[in-house]
Order: sequence, then structure tokens, then C-alpha cells
Amino acid sequence: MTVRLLTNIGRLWTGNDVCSNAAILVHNDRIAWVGRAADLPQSVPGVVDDIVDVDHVENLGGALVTPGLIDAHTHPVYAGNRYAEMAMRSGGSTPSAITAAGGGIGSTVTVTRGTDPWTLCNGVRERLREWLLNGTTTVEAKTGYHLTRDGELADVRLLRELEKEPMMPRVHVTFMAAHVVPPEYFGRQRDYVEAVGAWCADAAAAGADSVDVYCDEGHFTTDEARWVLASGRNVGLLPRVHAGAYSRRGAVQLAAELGCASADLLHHTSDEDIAVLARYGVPAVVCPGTALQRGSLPPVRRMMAQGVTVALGSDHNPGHCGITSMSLVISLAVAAFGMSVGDALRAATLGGATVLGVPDRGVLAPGRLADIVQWDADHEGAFAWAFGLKPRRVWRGGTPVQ
Ligand SMILES: N=CN[C@@H](CCC(=O)O)C(=O)O
Repeated sequence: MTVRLLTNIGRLWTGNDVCSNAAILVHNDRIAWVGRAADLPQSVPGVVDDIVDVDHVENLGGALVTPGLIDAHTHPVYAGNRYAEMAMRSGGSTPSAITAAGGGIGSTVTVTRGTDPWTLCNGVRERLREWLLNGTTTVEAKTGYHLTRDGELADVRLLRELEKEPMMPRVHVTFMAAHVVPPEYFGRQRDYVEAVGAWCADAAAAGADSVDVYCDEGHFTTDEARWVLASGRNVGLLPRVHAGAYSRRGAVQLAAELGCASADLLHHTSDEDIAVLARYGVPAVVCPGTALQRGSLPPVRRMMAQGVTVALGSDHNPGHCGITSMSLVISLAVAAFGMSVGDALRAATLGGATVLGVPDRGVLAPGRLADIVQWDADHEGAFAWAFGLKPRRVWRGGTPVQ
């Protein structure tokens, strides 16, 4: 049993409110008490008989403290890189020109399939560590670069295993074999969709939390997405969908029909789509890094005005975006989406917890996980200024990350 007191918090952004000169009492992996340091009780029943008896006292030097950040959309299980493709895209090459030159998601599938499991594991481990060191204590992570039954299931297991190691963030595993159609199924897309639907039960048994489908031009139709997402939902996976990245193809309506846990990207979203998200309570996951690259921004302020729950994601993937810092994503969301710092921070904490179905995190309150970040600043406005504000210290479940 460990009791830890974090004191001299200059500004505490809990997700529920903001408090100056604050303290947090942590009991094992949970928050036991949080509030103004002046109100700290002398004893906390079931935690400590006298506050002088706590095991560790840490003086945070007047810094800003927030909940651990949550990245609600990433694709970290891959090998190789596509830097040459990035250079082509920056020079104006179209997706079809990039594919013709040997790039695109399929090229990462080829490299990932040809990479031994140890090398792949090391790469994913390094990436996940980066998230944690940057203050992100929960990462949603998708499979989707093996596109075979065994390869995708191995990816699910890899993420589940890595999460148990020290210095790793918590991981929400999403099975995404319906990313693109792999070459051995070219001309037989329907067969691939049926196969992926059947693999969902194995993915759930291997430890996946969610199932995702890329429902867009050049990927999967709404009927195909419905088949896979309903198959996943039937075996207990949370359905989520890539919607409106390139075009509007009814993915938002499908998300409402199936009660999806999120509709993601949403670069092309009409007012009618926003009304559907709001009416059916489908949260939006928006990713400023890749939205900026595509030059089409989701209408986030209009979504928020209509009452849509918004979460932020890095959309880290090998072909478009290498961001592993949610504090950078917050800066970009403020600059590009016109979100206030408070709204962006909420989307990167409570919004993510809502989307991932993890009510034990996202705010700092008694009983919640002690996933906590001390930032190199004394006010949350620094997120808008710094473009990648750095943590001074991160606690995952009450344990300091070294
Ligand atoms: N966010 C999802 N997938 C990316 C592609 C991933 C990749 O290029 O490897 C997208 O937006 O298209």
C-alpha cells in the first residue's frame, strides 16, 4: 500500500474545475483526495490516519497539473516508413500517383508482413513509450497493417502484452483489418469483408476492445462496413468508423444506425451529418494533424455548438503523421479548429475517456485512476503557445514514470 501526496500545485486543471494552490492525495493507483491544499484534511479514512504519515511527498513547485492525456485515434503497429511518399504528397502528388509509385497503405502492409515479430514489437514499444513520456497515459491503438487473420490477431496480442510492461501507457486495442483490401483479395472484396467479419470473434478473444472500419472512397462501402461493425458488435467489440476522411458516403448515418462509440476524422461533414451525430449521441474523434495535411478541416466548432461530444486524436500512422504528443495535438486543435484551450484539453481528456468507454480516467477526482501530468508551465494557456508543451513529470496509476 502506498500513499503519495502531490503538493504545491500552482494550478490544478481537474477536468471539472480549476483550482489554485492545490494538492492531490494518491492511494495506490487511485486518487483519494483532491482540492485546495489549505483544505487537506488531517486524516482520510481508509487511506491515512494522519497526513504526516504519507509515504511520499512531492513538491510540484507551483506547476500546472492535469489528468493524463488520452489519444483517441492512432495506428502504431507498423514497420518501415513512408517519408518518400510524404515528400511526393507535399509536392502535389495525388493518392493514385502515390499508389502507382508503390506507396500508400499497401506498401506498409508489405513491409510489416516482411518484418520479424521482434523488430515489429520493438518499434511499437518505442512509439508507445513516446506517448507516455509526452504525457499521454491512455492510447487507442489500431491494428491494420497485416490484414491476415493471424497477423492481425498477433497485433492485438502484441498491444495487450506491451501494455503490461513498465513505462507503457494504457492501451485501448482496436481491431482494424478493414483498413484496405489486401492484394490477395483484389477483385474479391466481398470475400475479404466476410472473412474480417468472421475474424472479429477471434479478435475479441485475443483481447481487442473495439472494431473499426475505413468507410470511404477506395476503402469500404457502408454495406461492407455495416457487415464488419455488426459482426464485431455481436461479439462485444465497440464499433467505431473512419467517416468522411475523403468523401461523404453515409458513414455518419451508419455510425448512428449502429450506435458507434465514435465517428472519426470527419473532414467532410455537412450540417446534416452534425445533426445526426448530435441526435444519436455519436461522439466525434477529430485529428488536426492529418486534417491539416489534407487541407480539409472538420467543422469542430459547429459540432460542439450542436452538443456533439468531441475527442482528439493524433491519427499517428506511417503514411501521414508521426505525432506522438497530445499536447501538440491540443495546440493544433486550438490553432486550426478554433477550439478554446479548455475545450481542447477537455477533448484530450474527458472526451477521450468517453469515446473509449473508460470512466475511470479523464478527470482528477476521488476514485479515478491516478494518471496525472505535471507540465512545464503554470497555466493551461501554455498549450496554445508551446506547440508541444513538455511534461515535467508523469504518474501512471500513481507511479512516477521515470
Ligand atoms: N486514419 C487512418 N488512416 C490513414 C492512412 C494510414 C496510412 O496511410 O498508413 C488515412 O487517414 O488515410
